[in-house]
Amino acid sequence: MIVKYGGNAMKNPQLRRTVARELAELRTDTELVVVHGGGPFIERELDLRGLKSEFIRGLRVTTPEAMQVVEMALGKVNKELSRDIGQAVGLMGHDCQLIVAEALGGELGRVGRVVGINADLLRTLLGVQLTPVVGCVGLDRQGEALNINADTVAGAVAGALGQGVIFLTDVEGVYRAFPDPASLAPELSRQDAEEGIEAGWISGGMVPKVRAALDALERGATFATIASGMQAGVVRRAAAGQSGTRVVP
Ligand SMILES: Nc1ncnc2c1ncn2[C@@H]1O[C@H](COP(=O)(O)OP(=O)(O)O)[C@@H](O)[C@H]1O
Ligand SMILES: CC(=O)N[C@@H](CCC(=O)OP(=O)(O)O)C(=O)O
Repeated sequence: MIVKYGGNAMKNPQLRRTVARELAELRTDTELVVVHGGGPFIERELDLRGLKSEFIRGLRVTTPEAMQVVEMALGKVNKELSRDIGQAVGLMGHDCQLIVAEALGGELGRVGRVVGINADLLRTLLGVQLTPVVGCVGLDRQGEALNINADTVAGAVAGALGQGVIFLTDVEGVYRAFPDPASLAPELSRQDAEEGIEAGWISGGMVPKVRAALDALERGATFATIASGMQAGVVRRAAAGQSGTRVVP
């Protein structure tokens, strides 16, 4: 299965080690690909350089200068996560054309969408019991880096491999009346998702996540679940449909 990890659920170092331990345990009996973001780390490195972040529809406007910072910040997250999971190989779009991307254009600058995933590379690593850990930078046809939302990359990887995907985040799933946890939706259909985005009860970072889940299902993923990365033991429960919000076509 594919596990996407990022955002606020990654900020606390102790929690990060707990999640890494859980992923290390999971990989012993499950073919696992980890896709990660690292928005808070990117933000910090940009801040240190006096570079401001602006978001359009949940995507970070990325100048060529900011792109270099994104690559550096995500590279560090990638290697630390690989180290903590163990028997893992840290990769980004640069490696063996893992993530081929295309610029979205307009004001977003160096922001891309996925046009190809080197699924053979991932299968080869899985075939020798290694866990690919994938950072969300793609390369365009000219070999230049593009910043891609990590949920989008996870959805594309799940589709390319035809496996299930779990998006770990800082909430338990999709709430129908955010932030009331009693309103957690165990299941969310495409129609619900579109209504929620339109009506605004699905907003901010939850929009690309829900869209990535739907996109993954469309591309052939076997399931797509949004669940909490803030509690131990969630990944296996989410995979079994016992935790989080399962997005259905
Ligand atoms: N209906 C909703 N249910 C749950 N969270 C929501 C909802 N609408 C918006 N959100 C927001 O989406 C956030 C998760 O997205 P994001 O911050 O991008 O996560 P990550 O960084 O883990 O990818 C939640 O923390 C919450 O603030
Ligand atoms: C284009 C775009 O917005 N890219 C994201 C990539 C990192 C990411 O998605 O990280 P999280 O999963 O931690 O949010 C960004 O620059 O923040």
